[in-house]
Amino acid sequence: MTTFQVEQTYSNYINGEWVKATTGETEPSINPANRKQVVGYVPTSGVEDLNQAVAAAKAAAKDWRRLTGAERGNYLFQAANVLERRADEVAEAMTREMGKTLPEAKGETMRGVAILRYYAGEGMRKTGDVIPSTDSEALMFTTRVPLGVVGVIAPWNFPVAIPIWKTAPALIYGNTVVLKPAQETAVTAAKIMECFEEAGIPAGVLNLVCGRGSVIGNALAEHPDVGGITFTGSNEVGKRVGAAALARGAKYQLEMGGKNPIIIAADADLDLAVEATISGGLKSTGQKCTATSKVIIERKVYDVFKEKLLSQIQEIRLGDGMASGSWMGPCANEGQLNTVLSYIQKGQDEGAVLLAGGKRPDDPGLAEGFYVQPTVFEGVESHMSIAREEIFGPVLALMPVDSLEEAIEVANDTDYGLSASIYTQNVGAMLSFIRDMDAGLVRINAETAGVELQAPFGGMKMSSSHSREQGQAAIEFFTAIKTVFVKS
Ligand SMILES: NC(=O)C1=CN([C@@H]2O[C@H](COP(=O)(O)OP(=O)(O)OC[C@H]3O[C@@H](n4cnc5c(N)ncnc54)[C@H](OP(=O)(O)O)[C@@H]3O)[C@@H](O)[C@H]2O)C=CC1
Ligand SMILES: O=C(O)CCC(=O)C(=O)O
Repeated sequence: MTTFQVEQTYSNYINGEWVKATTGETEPSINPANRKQVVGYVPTSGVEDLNQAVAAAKAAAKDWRRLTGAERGNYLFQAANVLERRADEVAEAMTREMGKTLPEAKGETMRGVAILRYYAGEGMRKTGDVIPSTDSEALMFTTRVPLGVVGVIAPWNFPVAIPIWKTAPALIYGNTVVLKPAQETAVTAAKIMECFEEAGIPAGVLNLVCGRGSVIGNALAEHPDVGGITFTGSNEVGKRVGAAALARGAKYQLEMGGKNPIIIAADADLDLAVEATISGGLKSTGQKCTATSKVIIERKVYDVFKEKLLSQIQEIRLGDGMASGSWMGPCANEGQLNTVLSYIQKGQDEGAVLLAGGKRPDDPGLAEGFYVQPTVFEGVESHMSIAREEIFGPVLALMPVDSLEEAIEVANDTDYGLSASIYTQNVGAMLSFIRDMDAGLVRINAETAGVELQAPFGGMKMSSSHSREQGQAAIEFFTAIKTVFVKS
């Protein structure tokens, strides 16, 4: 039984206190399933609030980094336990704020719990290597030190998992954190912060500042006391954040968009391939950077695959993510809905053929939400916008090919390189795909989405700044290596 209450007013969390924004302003966070429902009121902070948070994080950094990894890990274990206990409430906040279905939100929240436990354990693992010196009387080894204050700029599509997979490694490796969540999901972010507060995290170690990205996110990226910035979101903003960090010599890490292909080889199990295409492309209303977007099918099985896909897509039930029968919720906000509709229009204008969906649902019960039908195009060519640009919506582009070689060429014909999948039973085809596909995640007989917290995550080409998040890869961003040479 959840205890989530709508229409509460939330504050920033700075130096261990819940404080109102110095601007005195808040704005409503509305429910994308019904624009008339206010989920909560969240602060619209100014740069002064951000400065206070960075100052608190800077002041807390000295004591925090001096704790042992095991001591820092204990705080993360505690936060995991609290989040687990409050999972229903947090998941409900997420569903009401950004629309994904409650089972998906619950799954994501439990993933947050698992991430916290994983990084809590990292506090006990090695942080360096002994390297033989050319001097026989010396000891040479590496150790790792934190960056200091880390700024986390998070998006709305995974409002629990992404802030936690950035914050937890930042903290375990000895950094203090200022989190700027997407304003769209600031209520969910406040819930996460409540869990850390209940876990007893020391004042200033983790701070939350809500407000516009152009104000708070920008000031965080430019702040001289922030040693590292980790960002997930659009390419446009990511590039700006990276440039701001680079200009002042801070470390940065950017995870941005994707244009993820699935290849259906002629020997694929078509039922499983259809299932993966639907799940990878349409779950969370297609709002994942790993979402399937280009569906590249060997011509021999094109018609059969298409019929199976279309018949299953007709069964998808759109609805409020809080309702038990809903399979797909609304887009997270009106801007996102308009983006998706404009890509659907562009697809038609550029000559693709609409096979399913393509508009808002007719059901009057959904009229106040930002819903769009699951949409399928065929006749899609690589030069078209819907084959090149990230849509971040439930839109699939079917592209027939004559061979596996052509399939990989079409799959690679994009500026992005985040995730890619193939359905085949042929080991040779699998190996060619693993070798030739330019993507940070290559998945065989599995959908493009679905990241495992203990494995490195990140993309090639325009999808990321070429660094990796999650798993043990996180240590590379959140620490700096010191090479130590000791001689008596
Ligand atoms: N996981 C991913 O790869 C994601 C990709 N996207 C892509 O981005 C598109 C637009 O989504 P949108 O939410 O606008 O993504 P943004 O890139 O605008 O937002 C991501 C984060 O950056 C913040 N931000 C916005 N402007 C600035 C700035 N000038 N400086 C620093 N931080 C800033 C946002 O704050 P605020 O929300 O308060 O503006 C949010 O916290 C989507 O259609 C999708 O294509 C979006 C989200 C996630
Ligand atoms: O597929 C996933 O589980 C993660 C996707 C993701 O990181 C994103 O959309 O930002």
